[in-house]
Amino acid sequence: MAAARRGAAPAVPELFGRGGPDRPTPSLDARRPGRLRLFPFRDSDHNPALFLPADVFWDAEHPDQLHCSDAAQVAPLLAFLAQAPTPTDTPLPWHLSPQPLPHTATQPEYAALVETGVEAIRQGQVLKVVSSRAARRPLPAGFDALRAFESLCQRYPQAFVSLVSAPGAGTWLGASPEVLVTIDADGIFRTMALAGTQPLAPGMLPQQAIWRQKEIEEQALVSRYIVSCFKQLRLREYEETGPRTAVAGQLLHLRTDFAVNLRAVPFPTLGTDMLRLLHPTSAVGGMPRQAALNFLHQHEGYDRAYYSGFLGPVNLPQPGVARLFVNLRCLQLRSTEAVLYAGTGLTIDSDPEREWSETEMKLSTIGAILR
Ligand SMILES: C=C(O[C@H]1C=CC=C(C(=O)O)[C@@H]1O)C(=O)O
Repeated sequence: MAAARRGAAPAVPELFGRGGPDRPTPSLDARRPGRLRLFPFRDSDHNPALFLPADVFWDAEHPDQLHCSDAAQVAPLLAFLAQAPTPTDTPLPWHLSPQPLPHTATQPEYAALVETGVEAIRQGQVLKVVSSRAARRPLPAGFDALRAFESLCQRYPQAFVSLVSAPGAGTWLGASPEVLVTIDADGIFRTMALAGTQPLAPGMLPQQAIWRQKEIEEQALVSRYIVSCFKQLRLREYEETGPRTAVAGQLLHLRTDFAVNLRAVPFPTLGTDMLRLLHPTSAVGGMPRQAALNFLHQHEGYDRAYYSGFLGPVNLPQPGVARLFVNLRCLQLRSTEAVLYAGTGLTIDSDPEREWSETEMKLSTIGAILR
């Protein structure tokens, strides 16, 4: 799946709901025009929530159709595309974030963060916390964001591959394995509990994976949080499938899927309600949610920006349809380098060296396109 938006069109902040005097809260509203949503881990002046108008929309499932917010533009655009020269070797320009580069933790610094997290769990401040770090990598000569996007689509056909470039936010490229909230054209709401990681060894079948108690517990906490959200909304009619092993590039995760038929339950705003309860999920923040977020704010030592936020199209290709994914396995493009992001769920049994290796494995999912 792909959500790509490039070019100079300005980002239009559209405040559907408000989290404070001036802060938007995430919301799905079928009456609004089609948008690509880019929501940060923490909404702030540095990393505002963006709603990018879908002024040109193309769906790979209907390759012969092109939608334009201005219908008069469809014919000239199709004519332009028909005559457009084949791609040249000139790299395409992209928007750069005005924010300073984030601090990139060394292995000893990350080990110290993991140890602090484990101690917080031991002391009962949190049950689980997801620590993360950023890493800088040089861009190869002639790097082209659009070609990298295409290469990610081929490499990770199961992932939600995205390329978003917008003034203020910069340019983000990713291949996420994690659904936050989707609602399809048949009114089926879905979300998932994704956690626990191990490498997919050569020749190994995913169904042969054996999971340690640590990963089973880590993922069960995420599942339990989702069930608690349904309970909070007093919704009982959900289907739960799993946990089972899921493949994400060269990695395996444990995944439980949840589905609700919105046409069979009296919960017209379930998508928005769940979005607000879920983000940031316990797969990227921790549990209890607020205590884990406070821990990260105090100890993580860098600004996650749009990493572990969420993104995807809303009300596209039709009103009421939404596909929002957690922004994982992603990088931010700068002029000559990329900033890559990865995190690991900590439990009381976490080992700093293992958690560092896990972030290295996760960084190589997106890092593969820089080689
Ligand atoms: C936080 C990330 O992954 C989450 C999703 C799946 C597995 C995870 C884990 O095993 O820790 C994380 O919770 C990341 O990729 O940066």
